[in-house]
Amino acid sequence: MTRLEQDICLIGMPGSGKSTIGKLLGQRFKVSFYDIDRYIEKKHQKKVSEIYKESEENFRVIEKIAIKEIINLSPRIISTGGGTVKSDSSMTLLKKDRLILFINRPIEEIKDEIDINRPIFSNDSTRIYKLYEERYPLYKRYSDIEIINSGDINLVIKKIINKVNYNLGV
Ligand SMILES: Nc1ncnc2c1ncn2[C@@H]1O[C@H](COP(=O)(O)OP(=O)(O)OP(=O)(O)O)[C@@H](O)[C@H]1O
Ligand SMILES: O=C(O)C1=C[C@@H](O)[C@@H](O)[C@H](O)C1
Ligand SMILES: [Mg+2]
Repeated sequence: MTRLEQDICLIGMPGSGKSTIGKLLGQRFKVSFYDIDRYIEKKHQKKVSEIYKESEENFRVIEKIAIKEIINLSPRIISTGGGTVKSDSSMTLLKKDRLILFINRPIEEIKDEIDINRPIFSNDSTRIYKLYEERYPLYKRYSDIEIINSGDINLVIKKIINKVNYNLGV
């Protein structure tokens, strides 16, 4: 695949590699890439963790508005926040005309790197297992393809391209 045949949206747990992979895919195909969390931070001049800490409900509203705005910019690749799948209406917007990739990174690997002081983990390193259990069905429900993100990131990118091609019958 020398060009990206289908627009892509990445979903998955916090720290699973959505932003890293989105950026690399954008560079590989020379296409536009938007990260929803970064877009929100730029727009509101505030860390998403701060907005989230004030009120998750309000954060999901802000997130949905950001998704609408990002979609209007027609990016080819979008990476979501870890909890975007909690909003069915946000996912409906993202699923339209986009292939949804579930970036599934082993929790042990996420745990080794992630900042557990994030409000979502409430300073509890075991909370991530519970979160994975709660969200796994949502990641499965909304995704078209699941990608295991473990090991060399360049090989993971190759795996993604092969799977996307296969899915499209290219
Ligand atoms: N296959 C991999 N090998 C090594 N490090 C990886 C791999 N995938 C992701 N990482 C690292 O894991 C960390 C989290 O990745 P990233 O920020 O892309 O995740 P995310 O899903 O966007 O998380 P967030 O919830 O913060 O938005 C980064 O430091 C990234 O370099
Ligand atoms: O998992 C979550 O619910 C979140 C993950 C982050 O990417 C941010 O979108 C925000 O902090 C919420
Ligand atoms: Mg990210």
